[in-house]
Amino acid sequence: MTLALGCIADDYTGASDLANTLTRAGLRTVQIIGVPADDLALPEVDAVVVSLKSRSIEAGLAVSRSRAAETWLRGRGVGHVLFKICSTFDSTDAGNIGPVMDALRADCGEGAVLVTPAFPETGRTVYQGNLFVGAVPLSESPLKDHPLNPMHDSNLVRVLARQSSTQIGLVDLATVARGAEAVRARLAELAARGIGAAIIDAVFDRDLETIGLVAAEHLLSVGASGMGLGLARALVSTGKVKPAPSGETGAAVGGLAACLAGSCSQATLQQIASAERIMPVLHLDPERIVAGAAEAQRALDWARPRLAEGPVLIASSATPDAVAAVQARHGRDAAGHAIEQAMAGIAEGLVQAGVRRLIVAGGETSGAVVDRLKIPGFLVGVEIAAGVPVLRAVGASSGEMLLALKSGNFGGPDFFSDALRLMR
Ligand SMILES: Nc1ncnc2c1ncn2[C@@H]1O[C@H](COP(=O)(O)OP(=O)(O)OP(=O)(O)O)[C@@H](O)[C@H]1O
Ligand SMILES: O=C(O)[C@@H](O)C(=O)CO
Repeated sequence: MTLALGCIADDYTGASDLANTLTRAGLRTVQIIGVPADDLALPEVDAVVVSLKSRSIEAGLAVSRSRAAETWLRGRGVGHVLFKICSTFDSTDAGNIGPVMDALRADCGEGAVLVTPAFPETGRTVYQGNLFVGAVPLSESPLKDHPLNPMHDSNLVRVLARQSSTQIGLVDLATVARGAEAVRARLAELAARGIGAAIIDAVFDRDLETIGLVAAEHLLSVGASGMGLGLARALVSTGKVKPAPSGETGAAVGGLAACLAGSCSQATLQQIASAERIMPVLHLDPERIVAGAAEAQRALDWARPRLAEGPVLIASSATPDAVAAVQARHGRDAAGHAIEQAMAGIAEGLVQAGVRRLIVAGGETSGAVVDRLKIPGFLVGVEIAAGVPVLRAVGASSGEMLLALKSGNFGGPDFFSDALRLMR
């Protein structure tokens, strides 16, 4: 089997977002958790998304894990590797987008790498190198208050230049609008000047299709699901992949259902408020989580007797001011890690109590949960909201399970009930 596309995602929700996009574009796709073993038997697929938890870890570790994933993918005959980053370019001046891109570029010998987080379906567009989230520049969007990587600069040429050892260029929208040949020429010109990567503007899906055609001729690209869309459509339109019907529809799983929220995004806070109308919601006390295991135990004691009546939601999510106060007392990373691990412990307890349908909000939170449940991979099912599919766990010790891993900013106000309706 020849894999048409290999992807390395820097978090698990981002990976399922990408796997969803590729599936909808007609690529048979599997999402794998962590760098797979050499002898992993793959089903017949066109694309593999290797999910790492490398967005917020130390840059050197992110580089070594991404390199290991790239080696595995190239060893399976993959020609093009997409490094999947967040559509809001989540990163700090220390990385990890720049360092990982530099390392993968050095490994494959790419000239100039095309980079875009544009994903118009979810309101992420890039113009003159500036990222917009809906109608506002990134630095004015809720991402300015992100608990782990507050985004204060919308100009991605500058943002990436601070993280990368290569110079960063721009391929502007006017060039993209002139078509693939114009993009090829601009990229060749940048590469000839020794520029190792370029932010490329994209506002509409048709821009991503143009970008995908050019990117697919190269060895490496960096982007969010929009780049995946462009690559997938290019692979189909050039006949390299025969499109398959989208969305695995397996048998119903049944079992108890629960939701966990560790994302503090505005979208998730609104979704939790809406869920309060239809299910019991427990708000965790972050101070007590950092203090020890009793808060996670309290959550499980609260949930167990309620589960038979219907789904429950357990949330650590808080407003930016409350998050800032916790971080000031305990440190950003220590607070985040303690809360993620508490959520993972709660997920484990819920599965022991019979939960087989689990919805998790937040990328880091999802990473901690999926690792704790030791789920090796997922088949992609129907789409709940843009960027969020139903996932069927494969090879999990708990047996059949459905999950939804929601990126913090994704989904409409009724996301939790929308998900439960589709997770049978
Ligand atoms: N009340 C809280 N106070 C401080 N930190 C919190 C609180 N609740 C959650 N956190 C931490 O905030 C971080 C949220 O990151 P996470 O990736 O889960 O969500 P997100 O960034 O909104 O989602 P995504 O990465 O998908 O966009 C986690 O490290 C989590 O543990
Ligand atoms: O690209 C996005 O916005 C998401 O897939 C994601 O990575 C958020 O964590």
